[in-house]
Amino acid sequence: MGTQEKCEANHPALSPLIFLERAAKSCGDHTSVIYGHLRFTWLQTFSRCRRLASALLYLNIHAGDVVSSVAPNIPAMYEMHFGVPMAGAVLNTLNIRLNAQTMASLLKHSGSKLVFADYQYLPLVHEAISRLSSEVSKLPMVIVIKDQLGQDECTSYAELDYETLLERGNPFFPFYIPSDEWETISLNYTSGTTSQPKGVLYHHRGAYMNSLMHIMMWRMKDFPVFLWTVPMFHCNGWCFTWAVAAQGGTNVCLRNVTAKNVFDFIVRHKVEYLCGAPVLLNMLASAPASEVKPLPSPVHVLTGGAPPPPPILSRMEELGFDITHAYGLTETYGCALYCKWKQEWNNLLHEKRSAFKARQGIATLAVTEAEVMDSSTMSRVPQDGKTIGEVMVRGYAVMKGYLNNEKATRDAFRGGWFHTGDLGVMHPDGYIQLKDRSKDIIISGGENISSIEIEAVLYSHPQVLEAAVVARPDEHWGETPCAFIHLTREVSPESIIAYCRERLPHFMAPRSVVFGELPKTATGKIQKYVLRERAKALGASPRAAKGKSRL
Ligand SMILES: Nc1ncnc2c1ncn2[C@@H]1O[C@H](COP(=O)(O)OP(=O)(O)OP(=O)(O)O)[C@@H](O)[C@H]1O
Repeated sequence: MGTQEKCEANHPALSPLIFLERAAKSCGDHTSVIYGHLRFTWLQTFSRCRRLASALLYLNIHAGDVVSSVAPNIPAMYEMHFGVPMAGAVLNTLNIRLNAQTMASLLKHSGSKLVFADYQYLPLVHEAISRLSSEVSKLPMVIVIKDQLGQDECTSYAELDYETLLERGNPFFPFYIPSDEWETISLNYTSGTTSQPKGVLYHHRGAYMNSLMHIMMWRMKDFPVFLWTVPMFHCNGWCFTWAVAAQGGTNVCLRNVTAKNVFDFIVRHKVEYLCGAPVLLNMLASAPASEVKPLPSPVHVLTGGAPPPPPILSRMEELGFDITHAYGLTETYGCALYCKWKQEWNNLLHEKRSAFKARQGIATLAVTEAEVMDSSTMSRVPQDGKTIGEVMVRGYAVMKGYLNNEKATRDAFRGGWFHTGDLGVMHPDGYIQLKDRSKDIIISGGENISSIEIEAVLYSHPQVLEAAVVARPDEHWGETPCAFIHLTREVSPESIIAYCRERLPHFMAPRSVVFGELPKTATGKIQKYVLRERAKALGASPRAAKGKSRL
């Protein structure tokens, strides 16, 4: 075969930055971004991102520097996904719902040099930076993003603003493309559901692969109209920031995600695609009739981030949404598994279809392997849909590692697999189903009880808006399930328990029920560790009356 060598002609670095230039060339006049009355074309977005990249160099931001943003889904936030890495810098999108203390510690941990702050979140950023002032020698510079719709024109800011910065930039800037696809494109912090958020480093290659994966696995058409309901700050909008550009699509930006806004925008902009955690689905499925609008054409919804209860999937399908379920972590660029739909499931009854759809699925095209393994022996569990093991993946869209945390990185990659910390089973058809996070599984009398299965039953109760089940210490069984429920209308705890006992093996039904609103993380996930503390504070549930069996 002779000797062949990798060269620029046959082996350029994979990077999603090329999607933008391509969109500008192939569909430059097509609408790239919509926000209120604002409209941009792909040519304009390309030139604005080049301006941003060149202006960053002017501000002394260089290759490898971290640039943070604190902003909702607005055009500037979209542009940063290209403009910041086009300067060779690393984009760090921070969750807008963090408190000032956590934000300060993440800014410190990331070594951020500059923060783009949306005007609404500027006070939060100021507070975070003031907390940082005693801890770091050089504080990050702040650039304010004024309301791009011009509603805050009267307010004056001490900081330089985003649009003025762009005006100083060069629209023809010869932007940076990495020579090595392993270079870092972004830094994303995990949601902090189980512990302190960890800083996850993404490479250009993974971002490129996962973007193309979504287009293929979700069968995104050319020029898709995509509504931004998933936060761009979460895993770079699950990589759709880059994927929409690859398809020359239209990004419909939305500052406040409410059911009314989502239905209005779907109708107004003929939205075809949107993503979100089950909490978004729940919001749409339980919206008052006055806010719900009939869908003008099919709307494809990709959901993930937490287990979607089958009853919510059913309700969404009744409204006409076409739901695809995916699973993943910040460490896997968002999605690592897709519940790839099989034609033969179309003919099943609604309930059965939703049960299939609630399974997490098979490896995406950007993940080479996904398995359920015994983490102590690193052997695969039997494909029986029953034996529980840890979900592990390896592939192109797995993080580089955690920032400044070699131990956690080594732990996460031990044995040549990425350990997700989630427990699941492998079904005979090769589909993975999650049972719990390893920290959430309830062990009662030596048996594993999946809180996800109990929650699925609770969500089918007509008066349950949200539910989460955690372990409560038990004098006899060690732990028993305790359900925390947010109701739509008053019902008794006994009737909830009876409802579960009719649908689950007796030992799986909750022994205790607590009503009230559920605590959530900044990404909208239910904070089970808070509920576990509350369940613990209830004290050990007393021994059941003598002679009462669990079965
Ligand atoms: N489709 C899904 N079904 C069930 N659980 C899911 C699904 N998608 C994601 N998850 C859960 O979300 C987790 C990944 O969440 P993310 O990366 O946002 O941070 P986190 O794990 O919640 O936070 P931290 O790692 O800081 O505790 C997965 O490990 C899994 O437990």
